[in-house]
Amino acid sequence: MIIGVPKEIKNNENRVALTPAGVAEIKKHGHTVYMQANAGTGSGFSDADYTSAGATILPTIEAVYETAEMIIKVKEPIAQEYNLIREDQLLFTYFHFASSEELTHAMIARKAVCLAYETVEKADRSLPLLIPMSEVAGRMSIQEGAHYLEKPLKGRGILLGGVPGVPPARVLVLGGGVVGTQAAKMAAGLGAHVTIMDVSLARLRYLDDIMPPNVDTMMSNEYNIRERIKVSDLIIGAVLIPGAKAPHLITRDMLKIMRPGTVLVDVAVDQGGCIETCKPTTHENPTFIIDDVVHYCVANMPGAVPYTSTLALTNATLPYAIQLANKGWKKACQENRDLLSGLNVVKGEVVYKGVADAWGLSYTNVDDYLEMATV
Ligand SMILES: NC(=O)C1=CN([C@@H]2O[C@H](COP(=O)(O)OP(=O)(O)OC[C@H]3O[C@@H](n4cnc5c(N)ncnc54)[C@H](O)[C@@H]3O)[C@@H](O)[C@H]2O)C=CC1
Ligand SMILES: CC(=O)C(=O)O
Ligand SMILES: [Mg+2]
Repeated sequence: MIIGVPKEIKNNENRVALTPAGVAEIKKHGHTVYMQANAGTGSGFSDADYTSAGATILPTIEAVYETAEMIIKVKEPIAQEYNLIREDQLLFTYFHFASSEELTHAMIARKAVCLAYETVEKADRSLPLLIPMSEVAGRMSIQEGAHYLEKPLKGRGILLGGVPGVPPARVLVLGGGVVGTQAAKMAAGLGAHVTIMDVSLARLRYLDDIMPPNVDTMMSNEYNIRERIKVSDLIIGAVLIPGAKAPHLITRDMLKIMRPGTVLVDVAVDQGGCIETCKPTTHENPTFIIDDVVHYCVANMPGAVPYTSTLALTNATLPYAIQLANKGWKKACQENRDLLSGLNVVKGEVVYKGVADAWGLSYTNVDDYLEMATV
């Protein structure tokens, strides 16, 4: 198969979808890899590293989309890429369709095969291509939150760990999955007092067992959230309903009961955000303030630490990319249900229920679709 890797063009997105080691692995299976010039520069890989691994460098993004049967990317295509996408082309990347109606309609219109990293799901319900980036974003959420709690950045001016004789800050983590667990570990390590909320009692039980003593757990419901946000300095949004729009756990009216300078880091912004007032921001301009509450809502947090993120992401994506290249998307999805659950929009049909529901679109069951599909 002919594989193309474009350079990411989202704001401050420095990750790349294949490392030179990944190129060498794919080549061993007899495939051809085209890299856009400078695609890996932000992650520390030069064009020469890629050519020595067996890739061919193409000068422009247009040339990559024009040449490749499968495009492997990191972030969702942005508007200037839409028209480059060809009918039947396989796109293997993050899409987060439930947070963008425009992207959903654009991909339906392009009639491409959109296999989304974030909904590839194993039999145990884990999300193997989201986990590594959630680990990064969860850990980062605390270092970003600590930074924006500083007074010159409009935060409350409180040190997460406190000092002897002065109590630490209070951190509230909404959602105790991968992001929430990593955030809680980092905040606890810095000495903050941490509360994790989740709707899964089993998950809370597990977290209670493994977390240090300065972390407590609480059932997530509106009453508890209202009580806790009054006394929290830093709040991390980390809920997920896979493939669907995130529920708004903090609504606009709740900002009024928070203290001025409270910092909200809504990591779930890529699925629409679990804080009503969160709108996607960029690394260039990460925060905005409403009712004296600082909102940090960067939708590609791991893009700022590409030396870590590119390796972590490609460790997870490469085995799946090789299956897609070896078998073609249809056979690979039929033989591996992890990949099947990644199909979101296929040749104009929405085959992922959470996406269809988010935008009121008609939905075709993915198994039925594959039965009917001829290619
Ligand atoms: N902004 C960014 O750069 C990044 C964002 N993310 C996003 O972070 C979000 C969280 O991802 P993961 O931690 O991997 O998901 P996960 O599936 O591991 O955890 C989500 C947790 O939310 C819980 N939950 C669901 N409804 C809830 C409710 N009403 N109240 C409290 N908890 C609830 C679930 O029980 C689960 O434990 C996703 O939207 C993901 O796409 C991930 C990486 C980077
Ligand atoms: C998961 C995601 O949105 C990211 O890594 O940017
Ligand atoms: Mg994101």
